[in-house]
Amino acid sequence: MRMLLIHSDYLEYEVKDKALKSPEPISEEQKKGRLEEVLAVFMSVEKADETNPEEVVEKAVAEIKDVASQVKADRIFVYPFAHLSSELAKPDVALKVLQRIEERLREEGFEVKRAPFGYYKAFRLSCKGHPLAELSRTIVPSGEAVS
Ligand SMILES: Nc1ncnc2c1ncn2[C@@H]1O[C@H](CO)[C@@H](NC(=O)[C@@H](N)CO)[C@H]1O
Repeated sequence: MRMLLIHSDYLEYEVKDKALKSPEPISEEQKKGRLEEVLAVFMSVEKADETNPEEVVEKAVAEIKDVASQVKADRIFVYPFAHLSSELAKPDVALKVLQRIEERLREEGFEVKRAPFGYYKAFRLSCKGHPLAELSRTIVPSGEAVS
């Protein structure tokens, strides 16, 4: 799993076209979204994560919690982003991992939005620009080498 974490004044998206044959079904309301004062987390779920998705979920949640506490963010935007890795997991596994991360972050008390999975989306982001505003993390299941 590759994550790019951007502490932002806001992140907003608008769904444009399908990027998969069968993208995640979404309501009219989910076609646009915006959160202010948010830690935006762009995530590519990777092939190696398929060996132990639940472990990757827990490690990702721990990393996100750690960064959120450092930048004092209590809102998280989970953003499916297939551009951080050349070894992507299958879409059905990736969606389940991202949905579970969303659920676990809510359980941890964060306000969470997740951008729709399987679409091309326009987005606007306002990065705060402080020293911890742009971070990346790589997460691998135990026993896997980081490539
Ligand atoms: N392994 C994976 N990890 C994260 N997201 C993944 C994925 N496999 C598929 N997706 C989703 O399907 C769209 C097309 O790849 C992806 N769309 C995007 O990444 C948009 N930024 C438009 O390019 C994403 O929603």
